Amino acid sequence: MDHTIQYGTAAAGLISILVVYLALRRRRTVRSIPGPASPSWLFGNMLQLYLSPTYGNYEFDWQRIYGPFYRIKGCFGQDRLMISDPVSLQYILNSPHFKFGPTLENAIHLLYGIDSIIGVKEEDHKRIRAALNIGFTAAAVRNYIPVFEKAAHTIMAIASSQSRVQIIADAIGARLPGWLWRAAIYLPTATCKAIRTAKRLADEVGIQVLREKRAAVEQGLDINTDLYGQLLNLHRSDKTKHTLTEAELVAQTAIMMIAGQDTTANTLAFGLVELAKAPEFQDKLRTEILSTLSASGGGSVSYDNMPLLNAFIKESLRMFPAEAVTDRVAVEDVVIPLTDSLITTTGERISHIPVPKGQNMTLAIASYQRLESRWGEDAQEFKPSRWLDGPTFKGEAVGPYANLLSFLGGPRMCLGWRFAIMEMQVFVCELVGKFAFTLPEGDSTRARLATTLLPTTSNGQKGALICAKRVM
Ligand code: HEM
Repeated sequence: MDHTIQYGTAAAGLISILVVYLALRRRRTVRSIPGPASPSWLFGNMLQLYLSPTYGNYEFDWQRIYGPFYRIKGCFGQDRLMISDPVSLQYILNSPHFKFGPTLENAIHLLYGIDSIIGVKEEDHKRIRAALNIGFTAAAVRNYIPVFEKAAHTIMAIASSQSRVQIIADAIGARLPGWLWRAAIYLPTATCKAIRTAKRLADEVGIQVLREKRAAVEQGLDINTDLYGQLLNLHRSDKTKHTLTEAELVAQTAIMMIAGQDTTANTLAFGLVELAKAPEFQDKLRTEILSTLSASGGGSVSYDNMPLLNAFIKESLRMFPAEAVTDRVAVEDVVIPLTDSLITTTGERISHIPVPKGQNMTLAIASYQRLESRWGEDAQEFKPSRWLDGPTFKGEAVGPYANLLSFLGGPRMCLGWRFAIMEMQVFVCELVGKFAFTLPEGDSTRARLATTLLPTTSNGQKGALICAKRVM
């Protein structure tokens, strides 16, 4: 008996030593992954990553030097992994061992609410996503075309910001418990007030829309041609487990209003700037648009069968992904696979990276989309023709659309990606069909990272300056 206890104690001791050893080894491995020097303990490389004069000034160089998997420093000396390796990204996006990083998670809860699709987790996420999907299938999205066509004369942009204070506040906030964050929303500061107002308005809009839909159904009208009509599914007699309660539907209003606005508008703005720089391609695209529109005779337009239009949209999404980076954290010890092995600073060649629970990582979407090993030596150039000249990328496919990660991938990939593509197709046809675009002299648009990738003018204003001359 005594012996059994002694063996048991010795085994437990050995297991504890092994656990501590493995944990230390994981931390040591992360530290031994090569990466750029950190200019400051306080900010690490975060100012270079988030506040460089043009987005990617440092990041794209780091990728060239260290490859698609490297280490940078976050605020307060923290190690962060920067990942643009397609195999690693694919693994992380599809694995249950990762969740949103703390800053992103807190921001999602504040902006969209814990009951929104992006705020809920696991089974609730699956259920709400399956229900909302009704409004985002290829067939459902086709129904919205008339609405997009009516709205196509406006491009909206909403403001967002990134600053030194914001970066430090995020780093401190990431260490605070969630309940404190949720309580912070009631602080009497201008930002908290703006977020509270935005959320209240979104809920009011949601309730109002539902009221209108109900009234429309009572009058026997078809509500199937807009998003809420599709989602509410009121007119269907066969209500299923995929039907959301009205409260759940109202909770999705903020994300539906915000997620698809600046993302799509900014991608389009960047694309139009590139188009203004390429008059020959612009003319060819206009010819394709005008001939397709005239062939449709005012009926439905087959946007998917327009090679130049779709090459232009894919290239805009590749070069200017609205969410250029996103954060994840490992919820347990995990091993991340790589496409190609790397050599650590201690000279070891490794093909898998063991990372400890709690490890923060940045999924570098924009970097992935400029990886030369994936897209070719001209990966840094805006070149729609790459989508027309045979195979565009090398390696395993990722993402739901064109092997791009602009919409991310895995169970949390963008719900509205088809919606966004359709919206862009309709807007580009409307705009390029009617206007010729050139750039004003002396101005150059720069990409800056705010919450999303944002075009800014040469004097730092948000937006892009483009001259438009009516041609039709
Ligand atoms: C060019 C346009 C768009 C881009 C580049 C884009 C990109 C993204 C990305 C990268 C995510 C994942 C966020 C993360 O996990 O870190 C996401 C999620 C999401 N997007 Fe989009 N998006 C676009 C347009 C839209 C539109 C038009 C809608 C809806 C009308 C929409 C609705 C959503 C929703 C609901 C989620 C959360 C999905 C979930 O958590 O299951 N997006 N989007």
